[in-house]
Amino acid sequence: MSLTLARRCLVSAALAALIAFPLISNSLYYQNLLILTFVLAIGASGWNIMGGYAGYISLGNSAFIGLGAYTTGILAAKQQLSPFIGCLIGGGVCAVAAAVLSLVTRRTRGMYFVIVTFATLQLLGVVATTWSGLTGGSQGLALPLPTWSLSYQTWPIYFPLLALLVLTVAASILVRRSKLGAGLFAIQDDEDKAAGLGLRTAVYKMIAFVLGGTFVGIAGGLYAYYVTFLNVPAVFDIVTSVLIVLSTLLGGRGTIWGPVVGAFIVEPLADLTSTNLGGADSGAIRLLLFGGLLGAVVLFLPRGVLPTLTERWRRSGPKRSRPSEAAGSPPAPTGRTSAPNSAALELQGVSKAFGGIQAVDSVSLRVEPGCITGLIGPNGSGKTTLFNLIDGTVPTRSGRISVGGRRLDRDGRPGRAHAGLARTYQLPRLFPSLTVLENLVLAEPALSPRRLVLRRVTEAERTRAMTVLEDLGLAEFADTSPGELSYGQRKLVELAQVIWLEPVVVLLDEPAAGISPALSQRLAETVLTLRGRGVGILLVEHNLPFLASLCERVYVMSNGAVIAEGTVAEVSAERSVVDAYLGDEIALVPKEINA
Ligand SMILES: Nc1ncnc2c1ncn2[C@@H]1O[C@H](COP(=O)(O)OP(=O)(O)OP(=O)(O)O)[C@@H](O)[C@H]1O
Repeated sequence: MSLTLARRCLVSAALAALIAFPLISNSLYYQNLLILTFVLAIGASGWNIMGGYAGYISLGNSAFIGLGAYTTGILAAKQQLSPFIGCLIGGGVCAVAAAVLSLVTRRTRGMYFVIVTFATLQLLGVVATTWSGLTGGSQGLALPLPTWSLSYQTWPIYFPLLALLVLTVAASILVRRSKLGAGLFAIQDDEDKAAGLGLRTAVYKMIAFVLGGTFVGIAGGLYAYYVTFLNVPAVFDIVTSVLIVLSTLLGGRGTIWGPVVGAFIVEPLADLTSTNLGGADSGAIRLLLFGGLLGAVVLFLPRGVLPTLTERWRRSGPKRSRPSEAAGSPPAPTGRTSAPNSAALELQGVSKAFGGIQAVDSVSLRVEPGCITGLIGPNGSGKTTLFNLIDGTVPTRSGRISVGGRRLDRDGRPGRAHAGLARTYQLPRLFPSLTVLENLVLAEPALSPRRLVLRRVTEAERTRAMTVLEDLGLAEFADTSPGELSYGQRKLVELAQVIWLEPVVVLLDEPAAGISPALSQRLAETVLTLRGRGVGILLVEHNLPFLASLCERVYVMSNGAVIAEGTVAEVSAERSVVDAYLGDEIALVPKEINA
């Protein structure tokens, strides 16, 4: 039986059992346990969209349970609004709160993000306690008691929560399979690179945060009606946040079913401790217990239960062989060009200092459309910093940068990519969570919110991308992970991303370094083809014969400044270039490229 079929059978059987359970069992204890498990599973699945897909670990997600619960509770207690409508409003409040939080934290990553989200949880707890006129403060808030018959006491909460869990998982599946999901995984792998490929990463993160927060908020509202009494320490509880994270990590972060499986393991444990641990210190002991368990999972089961089991299942199946490096022909045509009479790239007086080091000193240069321009200089002369200034990795304080006649030194990285700027790196930076094909089509040549809901790779994209990959000799790797490719092949995939962006100008940072002669030849052919289509290319390369064979003009940098420019023959004859970089023994002699 295939893994997918086995998974479908298991999920259908589990869902049928959960639907049937309250109808055939009178055990209120187990129904209660399942209700709490559903809330935790929704919390974990919601958290997983931001924490598992995008890699932003939050310790404040129980704040959404609290916000949803208090919104529902206040509307029910003070406005006599049905909690079933109130919980939807609670979900809306959480969506707004999540949007605000993602705006506030849009430049916050890693540990700082954890701290900010934890602080938000604490802050909301303090506000809820202090605003006693609305929330009941430390006295708590009582909701109207349910009016339905005792014979089906839990059903009106049980079934909506189960339906909400199904909806949350369905949303996780849709997100994971969409371009939005691919973008979130790319953000987890390398957020800067994703932005350089044109992804508005802040928008991706906001959607993920809002989606997760909304489902958790609705669950919080239903939970409030279930317990009918809210008090701040129980609702805005850090232990709940820890349980949410623990469930996701234990089941498998970034997977669809991991958070649900994790919740079904963790909630019974949590129930056991809350039944057996009493006294004033029980909260602290539970925090220690689950915090310790969280640490143990991170250390000893870092991928979680589901991915570990899936991997074992896969390994027991037939193995795939690793294909060899094949030759290819030129890439598909690019669509964009520079404005008439404009340079593909123009820099005027661009400077950058790091403390006392003047890394780039008032550099001005031009790259014409359909022209390969070299940029050489000794190590530390400022070439990479200049690239970082051009693509916006490092902010520009002085000077002017234009691409295709459009000034863009005040634009963010996605805006520069949309203007036609593309770049490769000294060490190729691909997204290991995505396949080679997904790496390629992730690049966004233009701003298009509609594309977020499309499948990761549409049929039209697959057809076009396969042509690009075939031309680079990479077609057979389309569905493999970039981690399975050689170093040179990864450089070619990065070049394929560049082609996909349909650039006006391309910055190539040491493309030939460390790759085989065969791949180097293919790379050179691809660069020549791009040039033939009117793309301007700025090439940094220490392999001087390779550079000399491709470049019409060369700029030479030393100590952050341009010390010479001209044709290859002109700059190699300049004394300052010989002194600063070439030395007397080396001349810029072109090597032969069979274009
Ligand atoms: N983030 C940074 N903080 C401080 N100094 C930096 C930073 N980035 C670069 N530098 C300094 O700026 C100068 C230029 O470095 P850069 O990496 O741009 O040179 P390069 O010409 O690309 O060198 P290489 O050929 O070795 O890649 C160096 O002195 C470097 O130490």
